[in-house]
Amino acid sequence: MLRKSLLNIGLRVSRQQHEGIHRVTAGLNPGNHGKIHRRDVSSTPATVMGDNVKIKTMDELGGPSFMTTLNWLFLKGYFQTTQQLQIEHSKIYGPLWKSKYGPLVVVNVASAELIEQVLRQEGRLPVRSDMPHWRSYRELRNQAHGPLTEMGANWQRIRSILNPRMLKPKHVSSYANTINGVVTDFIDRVAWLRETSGQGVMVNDLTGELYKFAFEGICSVLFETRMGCMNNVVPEETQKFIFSVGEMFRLSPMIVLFPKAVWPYMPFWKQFVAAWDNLFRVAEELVKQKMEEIQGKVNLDQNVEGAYLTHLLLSDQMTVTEILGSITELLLAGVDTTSNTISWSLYLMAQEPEIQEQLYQEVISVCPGDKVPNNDDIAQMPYLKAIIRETLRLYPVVPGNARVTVENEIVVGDHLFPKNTLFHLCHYAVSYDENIFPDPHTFLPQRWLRGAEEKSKHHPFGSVPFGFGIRACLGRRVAELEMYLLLSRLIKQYEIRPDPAGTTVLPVTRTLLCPAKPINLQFLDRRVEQEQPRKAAGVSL
Ligand code: HEM
Repeated sequence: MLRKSLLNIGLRVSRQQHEGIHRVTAGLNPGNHGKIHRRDVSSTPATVMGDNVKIKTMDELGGPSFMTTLNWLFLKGYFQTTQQLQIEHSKIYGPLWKSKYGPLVVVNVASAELIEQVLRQEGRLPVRSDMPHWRSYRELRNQAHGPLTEMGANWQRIRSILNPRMLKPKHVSSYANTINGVVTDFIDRVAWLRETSGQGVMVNDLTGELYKFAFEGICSVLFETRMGCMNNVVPEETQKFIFSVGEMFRLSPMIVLFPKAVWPYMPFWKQFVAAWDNLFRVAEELVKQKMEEIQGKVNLDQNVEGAYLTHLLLSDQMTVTEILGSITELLLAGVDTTSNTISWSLYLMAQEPEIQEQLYQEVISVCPGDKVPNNDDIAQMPYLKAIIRETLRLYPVVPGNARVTVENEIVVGDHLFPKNTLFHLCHYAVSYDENIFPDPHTFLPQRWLRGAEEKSKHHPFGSVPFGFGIRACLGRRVAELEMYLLLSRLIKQYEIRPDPAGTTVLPVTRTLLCPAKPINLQFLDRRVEQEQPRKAAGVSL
């Protein structure tokens, strides 16, 4: 078995070394930090090091006890900033350490090389984590799993059905017009917010506003229906869904701290179940409406065609319960992710007028006058893409991802891990590794531009915001399209400036990385305010 796992990662091991369990990894030495690139692990034959390096077991791996972890989380106050805890613990324990999180034993991985090793050995049917709390809800209510929570062959089947219309460029580009309609509504809402509650210039709680944009965006793609999320009066169902996504993510890390047997007695669990009930209920209502719409057309002998959900319902590849499980998960994955990322990118650009100006120049050179950017235009905006890339490095919406090695025991660094080890991939810590990203705390979109000297140094696993391999983000292409279209049009119309109150907003982790408090920014209409700077009451420009 050991031999099998070594061969899996392309290692050459002599019989003597194997039998003596003496070996070391193929260029997998954590000391090589920042220098090994993709091909080193996958295709270059291994360098077998001397007998003096001994493979270690998982038991020999160091790390904090559960009590120490609790101390960090609750006495030192890192429960809400576990992204920062990745950095603190990697300083103490190095790039690989073991910790206990309630009943879970977790192996933390905080270097690009070691993350690469884990991901390249994820197997044919990768498992992110078994997500016992998310899965328990589905068992409790007899609901189906979607792509986020399903595992094994059924996960593969679901992905093979959902992938084409979410990831194939030809399908994704067909959503551009729909999404542009949602962007238009958001821009109108910005104008309305400035006038009604922003003293003519401010947009307060931008992230809250962007949740509505993201929900409307993903609904418009999945259901081809507009929800009216950006109307002056936001529909109650929309607000409930958005609130429940936030609640579910907020409560998740608390629940898994406790053994499953006590969940039914915890108030958190009841709130968690209530949040999932809301998510499934709203999704069910939307699926039902679509089914009725299709039935109505069939009754009238009309042609039934449509994009995402219509296709799923008509193609007969999934049961309605399965469709509901998948649609619910797509909706919830599509709200906080894009909205937090757009919020951070605007927050960062507000502080960097030169970067913002460079983006503005790029956008107006590709889309002069009133031209609205479309898919082809976006392809000509490398700086726009670099801004999103750099935003996701500084604020990776999934600050820590996971993998469970369900197929084999694997070697990572100089340790051998048994089957079913849960690895926590500390992407946030690696994003700030100065060996990979010099000047890591600075917002430097140019480091992602082709030909930039900086770029050539990046380890390919230094920043992997959408994950890796066949289990990577299903919504990536749609998310990127939403973010590019919105950001390009916002910057074309508005100059963004910081909150005059000088508020600094830090990130917190509630499963996802979110702003700890509302982001408020000034939106100056370029067509008006740049010619006649206006001084709104109490707001200094
Ligand atoms: C900025 C936007 C987004 C980011 C950074 C992001 C990031 C991620 C990451 C890191 C994963 C885990 C991948 C892995 O384990 O390798 C993931 C999974 C997933 N994402 Fe996204 N995501 C974003 C937007 C979206 C959107 C808009 C949707 C829905 C349309 C979506 C749907 C999903 C789903 C369904 C999965 C689970 C895939 C699976 O397990 O097979 N994501 N995302």
